[in-house]
Amino acid sequence: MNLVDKRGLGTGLGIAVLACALLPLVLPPYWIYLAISAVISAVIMQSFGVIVGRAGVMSLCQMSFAAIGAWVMLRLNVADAPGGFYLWLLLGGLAAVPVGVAIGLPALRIRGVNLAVVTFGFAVSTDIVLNVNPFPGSADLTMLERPAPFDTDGGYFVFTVIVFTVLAVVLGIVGRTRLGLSWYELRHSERSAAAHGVSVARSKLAAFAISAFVAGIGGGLLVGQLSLVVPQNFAMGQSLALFAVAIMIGPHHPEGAVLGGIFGAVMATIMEKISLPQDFGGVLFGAGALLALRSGLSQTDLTRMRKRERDARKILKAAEDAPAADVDEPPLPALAPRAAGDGAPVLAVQGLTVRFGEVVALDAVDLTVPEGAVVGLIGPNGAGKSTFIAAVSGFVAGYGGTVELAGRRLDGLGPSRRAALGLRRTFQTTAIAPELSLYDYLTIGSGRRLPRPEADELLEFFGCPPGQVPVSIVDAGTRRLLDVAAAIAARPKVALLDEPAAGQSAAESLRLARRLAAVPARFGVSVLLVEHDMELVQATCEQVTVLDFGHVIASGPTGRVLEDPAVRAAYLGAADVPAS
Ligand SMILES: Nc1ncnc2c1ncn2[C@@H]1O[C@H](COP(=O)(O)OP(=O)(O)OP(=O)(O)O)[C@@H](O)[C@H]1O
Repeated sequence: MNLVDKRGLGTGLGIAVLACALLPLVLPPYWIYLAISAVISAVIMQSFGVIVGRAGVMSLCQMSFAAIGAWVMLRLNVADAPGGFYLWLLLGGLAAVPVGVAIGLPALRIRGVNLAVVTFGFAVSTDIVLNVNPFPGSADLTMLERPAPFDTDGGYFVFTVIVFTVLAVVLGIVGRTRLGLSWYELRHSERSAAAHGVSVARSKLAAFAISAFVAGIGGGLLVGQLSLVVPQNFAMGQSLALFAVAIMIGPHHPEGAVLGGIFGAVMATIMEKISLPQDFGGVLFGAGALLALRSGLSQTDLTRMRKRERDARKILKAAEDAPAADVDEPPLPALAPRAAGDGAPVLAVQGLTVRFGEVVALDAVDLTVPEGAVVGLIGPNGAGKSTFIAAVSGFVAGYGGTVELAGRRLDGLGPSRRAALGLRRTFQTTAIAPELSLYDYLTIGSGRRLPRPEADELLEFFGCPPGQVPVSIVDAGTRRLLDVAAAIAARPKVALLDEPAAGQSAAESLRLARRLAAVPARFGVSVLLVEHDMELVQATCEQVTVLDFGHVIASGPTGRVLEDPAVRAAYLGAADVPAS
């Protein structure tokens, strides 16, 4: 499992070693002090990187977590607790974790601006508490002493760089795990994350916990720099300014955290040197944050994505230029209808009823998917097909009827639990994080890092570009296919596919039909296919159910159902249904 970008890691470590060796020697003392501030800001930026940059959660209270780290460090210093500086630093970070989780709990129900208000409220409360209760040691000026060999300013700079680097490596590794990749997915679409079996609650709380820990470490480092801190060091205005920098720059990448740290720490000095008002820096950050919010991507995301896109275009060009290999097109299987009892039902839905206020979207719908089959669900717009998929996959709370997967009742379970039990779905509109590569997306979808040959085979099977290609340069039709590949990659018992052929040309649709028909035999996955493309349905599904206004109006072998005059005339429009 390759969890680390080795070239990036080598460059980063090289720069860190060079900075540690040279800067303390060449910089005057004031600039060393500023350099320490910049690295500590960069550490705090890393905490923004986890919660804001990766998980996309509007947290405005990271400096409050830093204050907790600082408070614990000073309290242990005053108590002359055993363990010393390094252990106290770690304990300060750990002390911020439960608070981070507590602040994260509302994030399970609210998001966006409302969540920003909650976190801002916490930042304000922390401000008030700190102003009333000074930091331990302030009254009698009990200073914290730095440990040797990091007791000089130059030495302490080296120590902060080491801490930053260790955090960058660990966060980089976490970022490549399924948890880290799931944060990207949360940022773009919580429902997609849930459909991939990601526990949205656990993933968000983990992001809050880790970001609080990192911020707590940042607060502890600040105590080491200043020996004693005051509430103004953690004022809520600081959280706001750093939040704006984080949105603008993207501190979830190490270079973004470093840049953000430098901006955060030395902007005031730079403004003073070029004779501009101090607030001008804040205005610049705010404007940059607004631009980044509009595009949805930070500066480092954009820079990295452009590079990946350039590399990907070269790969695509090379693939185009290569002599066409013989494509192993599976023939369309003859779709003989199964005899009753052939293929035990793997998905059994009975009496499914969904109401949206006065609208009865589904009324006592029965549908069965036999093991090893591709079953169609068709009907005109608004018939209830997507609602059926949503209810079966756990996205509709409070439906009537029962849903059973391989004999197990799923009613009452949430979408991620159903996904984990082997029921995957795709969406009509995909919301895949554009900064991910196709390989990354398969990792999220399958819940494991697929061996390269397996991932390559899946992508090729569904007609997707090579796995290194970023999602950002993939068109909408191909994103749907990628979504299907990710669902199948998990090897679920049943995949519910919502209009996978939308956006495909007629030839691509036919190719997809061959692929889908081969899915049960090749991957051991039974399929329920919602489609408007009747040729695809005819070519793929042995059984089909027709819905209209939430009612089943026909069900049975595809050929027979599509020939049903009532189905042709009333619901499909005779012109849409090719004569068989
Ligand atoms: N969240 C919702 N709130 C209220 N009504 C809804 C909601 N979702 C769906 N509906 C209604 O339920 C009915 C079924 O909609 P659904 O999207 O399931 O149809 P569909 O067959 O998937 O249509 P299409 O082929 O256009 O995707 C429609 O009348 C729709 O307006």
